[in-house]
Formats: sequence, structure tokens, C-alpha cells
Amino acid sequence: MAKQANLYSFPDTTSLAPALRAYVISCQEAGIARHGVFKVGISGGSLPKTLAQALLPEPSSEADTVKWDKWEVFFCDERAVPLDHEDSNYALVKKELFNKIPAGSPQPTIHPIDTGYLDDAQELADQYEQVLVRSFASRDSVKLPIFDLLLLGSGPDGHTCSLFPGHELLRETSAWVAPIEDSPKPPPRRVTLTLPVVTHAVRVAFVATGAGKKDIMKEIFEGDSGLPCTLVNMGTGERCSWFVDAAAVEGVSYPRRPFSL
Ligand SMILES: O=C(O)[C@H](O)[C@@H](O)[C@H](O)[C@H](O)COP(=O)(O)O
Repeated sequence: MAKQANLYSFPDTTSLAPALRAYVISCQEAGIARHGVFKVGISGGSLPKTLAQALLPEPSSEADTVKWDKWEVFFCDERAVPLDHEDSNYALVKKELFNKIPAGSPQPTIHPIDTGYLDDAQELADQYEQVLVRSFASRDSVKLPIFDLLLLGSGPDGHTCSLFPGHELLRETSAWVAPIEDSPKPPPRRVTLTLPVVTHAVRVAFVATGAGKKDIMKEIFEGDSGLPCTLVNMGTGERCSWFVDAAAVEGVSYPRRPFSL
């Protein structure tokens, strides 16, 4: 049987954060060993706040260091709004995480969308795909970009990135970045990494916390739901790890693993 996604459950976010940190740093080190940088995709929602809790504390040792200057940050999905708009994932991640890296410390390289194309979601997606092409080498030489890590959230309907349940975008097979004009979660116009890109990453980590996630976690982990999160689990198997708190998985029948790298 194919190996399945790892489910790591912690009593609360405070105990989840150090494990998430250790996991992200191990992906960072693998990326640096592979190509000298760490290519990571970040989502919006509640994730950036939890990431800040995990990554901003001072390192306890050399091996525990977040090497921000090696980080190349991309957005797993982004809303078609200006970069200072309250709906912008870029603005959110900056506010919650990157603006809190002490000035004078090494800083990450961040790749936002090109806001010159906000009126045309297809063009916005194509332009962002070109950002990936430049970073990951040309589409001719690589069929799909290989992120070192994608950090994802799960919506209460089982969506991840801007891949929504039952949406035709789930059948996309060739684009790396796709537009969506009818997102059920506002705002409606967005761009998102496609499912083949998500499942091609070296590692994928979901962070899901709070009792509000309980019902959808049951569907994702217990059934053959076809939900976007389930499709990611199926497409990545053991390369996928869920960092959850106890409230989010209360009553979910799926084996928890003790966290280890
Ligand atoms: O731009 C977005 O809408 C997010 O990237 C989205 O995919 C998010 O990760 C989930 O909706 C989970 O959000 P919560 O963590 O807030 O539940």
C-alpha cells in the first residue's frame, strides 16, 4: 500500500510551533544542499501567524537557524488586489512574519504578483508563472517546478491554495499557475498554483488548528472525499505532513505519528 500523509498532532499551537520550526529548517537545509537556496511557497489564512510563532524566536543552536537570506518565497495563491490591500496574501505574510525579522538581519527574497495585471486574471497568472520559470529554469527544461516546501492551509470546505472542491481547476494538467475568477471565498479573482505543481513539491506541510477544522478533517482523512486537501494527500503520500492541534482532529480516525524528522 502507498505510504500515507503524516499526521502530527500537538496539544496546542505553542507546542506545535517548535516542531514546525524543526521541520521547516530541515527542508531549508535540504534545499540549500540541493541548489544553494530554499524555494518555499506560503499560503494566506491563519498560516502566517503560526509560522511567525515557529520561526521568529532566536535560534537555540547553529542547526536551529532560519537562514532568511537563503529563502526564495513564492505565494501558493494570491488575490488579485494591490499589495497593500487588506485581502493581499503578500501584505498578510509581510505583516505577520517578514516585517518582524529584525532589521539588520538577513532578509528573504519575496516574489509577489505583478500588480500591473490585476484586471486580467489569466495574464496575472501567466506573469506569475514566468516568475517561476525564471527561478526554476525554463518550462522547456523542467516539466514542473519542484518547490523545496509548500506551506498550506485547509479551508473549512477542504480547499487549499485557491483550489476549491468540485472546481474545474482541479483538472488543470499543464499550467503551473492558474487564474480563478469565481472563488467561493472572497475575493473572487485570484491566481493559484495548480494541483500538479503542489503534488510535485519535495515536501508539503499543512497547518490546521482550532475546533473549526474538526468536521472537514474527518472528511479529508476518513473518506475518499475528492476534496482538494485529500487530492494533495493522495498525490504526495509520505512527502506530506500535517501539523495540527488536538482540537482540529478531535474524533478523527487516522493514525497520529510521534513527530520526528
Ligand atoms: O488565500 C487564501 O485564501 C489562502 O491561501 C487559503 O488557501 C487558506 O490557506 C485556507 O483558506 C485556510 O485558511 P485558514 O488557515 O485561515 O483556515
